[in-house]
Amino acid sequence: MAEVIKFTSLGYGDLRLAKQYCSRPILENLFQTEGGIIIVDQNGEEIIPDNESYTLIPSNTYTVVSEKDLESDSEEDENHHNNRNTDYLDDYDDEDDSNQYEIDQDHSQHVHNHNHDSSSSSPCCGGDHDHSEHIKENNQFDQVGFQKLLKMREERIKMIKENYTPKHPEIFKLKEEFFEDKFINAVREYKKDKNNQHLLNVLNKMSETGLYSFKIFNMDFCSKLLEEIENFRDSGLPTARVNSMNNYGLVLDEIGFTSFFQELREGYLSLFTALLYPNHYGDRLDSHHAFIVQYAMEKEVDLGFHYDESNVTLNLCLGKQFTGGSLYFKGILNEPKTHNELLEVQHSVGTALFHIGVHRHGVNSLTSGERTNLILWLRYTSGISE
Ligand SMILES: O=C(O)CCC(=O)C(=O)O
Ligand SMILES: [Fe+2]
Repeated sequence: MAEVIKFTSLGYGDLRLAKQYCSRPILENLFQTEGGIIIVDQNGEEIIPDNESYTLIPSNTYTVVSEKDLESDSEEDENHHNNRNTDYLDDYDDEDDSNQYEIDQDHSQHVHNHNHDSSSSSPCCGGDHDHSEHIKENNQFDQVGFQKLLKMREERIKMIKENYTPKHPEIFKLKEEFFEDKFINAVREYKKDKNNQHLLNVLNKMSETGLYSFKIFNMDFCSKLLEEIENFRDSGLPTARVNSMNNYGLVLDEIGFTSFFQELREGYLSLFTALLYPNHYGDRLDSHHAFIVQYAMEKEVDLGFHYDESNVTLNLCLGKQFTGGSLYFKGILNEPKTHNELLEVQHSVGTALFHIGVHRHGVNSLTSGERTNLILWLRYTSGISE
């Protein structure tokens, strides 16, 4: 297994990368640092590369700074102590659409997770919409920052494409044999006679607030996907944070699953979402952000109370074995009369949930084992301008 180094940067998100890839040219490329890169350890000491490669310790976190950022910081400091870079990063965070929105203790308000150190570096979904629509036209710093994040993402994808050897190449293209029989038969019947009842028969309604469970993929597919994720982790190729709250996981769109999820959304999921969530754009979803979240005793054991940056979310438990780690749901964001809801769901392997993005939820502590879930944030973005 690769020895993985964790990098953090001011506003450009975190990155995990195997030691063997930690050379100056690769890091400069992945972080798109203009005018050279500076790596700083936990004590603020600069690490000087020896022959373009750095001596780094896997359990430590290193901060990435660009020469240019430092230069403009000191210029700004001279100019009335106004730190321009940080200002722009604040603005950028507002446009990042890979966020969850954390809800505070009394559950009455939401707070945008706005911490630079933990900001996501995944600018968007890998879906087929125009990413730039999220940018405020008249803010040049947003434009520059967003373009840089997109470039960073492109560089990760390129590096993965060139270096990754999939364990199960056959699962990167969606095939009907991956589905549970009941699911695919219902879809086939629905396509023949357009009778919604076929779709409803697959779903187990869990609340009046739009929570449903159902079986979608068979065990063979779930375990192959899990093995693929582990294989990718072992490769040590770059992984960015999946969103603003989960610390462990990977963006499936970055490792080659974009068309898989696009076909899944367009050909299958949209039939269900149009029926269940017409008031939440379920009938016109046009993009997605597909990622994996992982919990383990020595990593991360829970997830705070939040809502998602999605219209509709699909959450599929892939494994492996665990106790604890149940999901809880507590009402819809802008519907106070639903806030006394408390639904606890013990997710089981192979089961998927559908809920609307604004259905407030969190994950209780894992008590043993490892829990890996596939999360698909489904969105309608066309025609929505900032
Ligand atoms: O781990 C889970 O089941 C939920 C993850 C989640 O809510 C999220 O990533 O937005
Ligand atoms: Fe969530």
